[in-house]
Amino acid sequence: MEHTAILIDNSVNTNKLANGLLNNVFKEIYLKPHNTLLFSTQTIDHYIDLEERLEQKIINKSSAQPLKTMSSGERKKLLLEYQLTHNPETMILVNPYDNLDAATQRYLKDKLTQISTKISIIEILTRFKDASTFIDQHYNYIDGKLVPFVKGDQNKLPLSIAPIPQPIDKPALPKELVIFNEVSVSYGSKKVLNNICWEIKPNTFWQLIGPNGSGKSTLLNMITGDNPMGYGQDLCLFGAKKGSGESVWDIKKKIGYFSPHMVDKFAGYHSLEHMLISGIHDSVGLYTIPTVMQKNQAKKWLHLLGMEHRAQEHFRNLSNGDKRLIMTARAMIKHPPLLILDEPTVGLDDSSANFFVALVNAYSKQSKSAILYVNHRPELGLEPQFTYELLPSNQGSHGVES
Ligand SMILES: Nc1ncnc2c1ncn2[C@@H]1O[C@H](COP(=O)(O)OP(=O)(O)OP(=O)(O)O)[C@@H](O)[C@H]1O
Repeated sequence: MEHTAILIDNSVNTNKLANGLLNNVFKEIYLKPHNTLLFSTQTIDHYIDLEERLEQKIINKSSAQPLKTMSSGERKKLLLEYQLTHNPETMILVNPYDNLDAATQRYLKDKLTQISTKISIIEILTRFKDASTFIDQHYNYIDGKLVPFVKGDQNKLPLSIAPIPQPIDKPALPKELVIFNEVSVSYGSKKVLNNICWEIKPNTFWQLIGPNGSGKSTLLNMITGDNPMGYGQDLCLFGAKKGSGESVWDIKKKIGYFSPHMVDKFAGYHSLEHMLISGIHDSVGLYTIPTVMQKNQAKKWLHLLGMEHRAQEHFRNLSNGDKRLIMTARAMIKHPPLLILDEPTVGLDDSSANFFVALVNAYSKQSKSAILYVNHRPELGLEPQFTYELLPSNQGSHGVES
């Protein structure tokens, strides 16, 4: 049984690479397409789509809950269990550990080791440390070809980073940002959050952690206004009680938000300069002519990201990793009272993740924004001041501060 890891950078289209493997375009790897299964978020999205369009439950037949509402870890476990019932000869796994908590990562690692005696495994990975120990051959995928793997220095943070550009307008910071007071949430009989008491004060750097399904997204969505569970609860956002007449727009104006999922939502016909300036206006595109000061501001951020020569390039032409950096800078550009980074390094390769961590650390020191960083993967070198951990139980998760 042969097992292969293919290390890729952010620019690689993983669908294309997986299709190439399934069509046997690489002389280094031969597989039988009919006996091969693809384990990836695209596969999960396909099943979500089938369930929504055709009301067809496939991987979650045993559950009453729609796949779409399940947490990322819950979905991945179901997919793996479903695929293993089909006895594949080969499995291609694309970044299998992304979005998984430590326990589920261990479960998956053990499971892969166990099935590797019977199934040939091909791992497509952006992070070197995710490669399974049983892998026989490592490749890099460069310019459409598989080449022998060269190990770089995966753990090296950039030595220095240019100063964080300060905002054009420096509005007074609200005295209070987010206060949860005895907040509990259930979906039907399922208790998710139990008695959450948590305050995020201005100019603090928090990381929010907790196992898959512990309620991190539920908590975040109550802050961003995307979850109606926030109403009727003792939750104060930016000094106003939730449900006291504030609009979602009022709240969103005070929040900068980045999650890798956002990148796909932007068609990307805007230039990088306009993408960044739109972050000052909280708009998707740019509907007014930017001022000289705003253009200057965008230029400084592009310099920080090493993209100053690309100001007029279209967002859609960037690699995935560069798109994420631009979207992050767009969330940071006006130094909002609260910056939310939701599993921001998912899918980034080692060197981009290192740059990202250095950027967030620098921003936390040079900005008055409070940062809420949600992650499963302890990101080497990240320097949050506080951690809020959700610990699940039958009564829902309670929170512990440290
Ligand atoms: N609309 C819904 N109906 C039923 N259950 C739901 C709904 N939305 C979320 N849940 C459940 O609530 C729990 C918490 O989900 P949530 O997405 O907040 O967890 P999470 O900590 O963000 O998970 P992950 O780290 O895997 O993304 C999960 O068990 C999920 O299945």
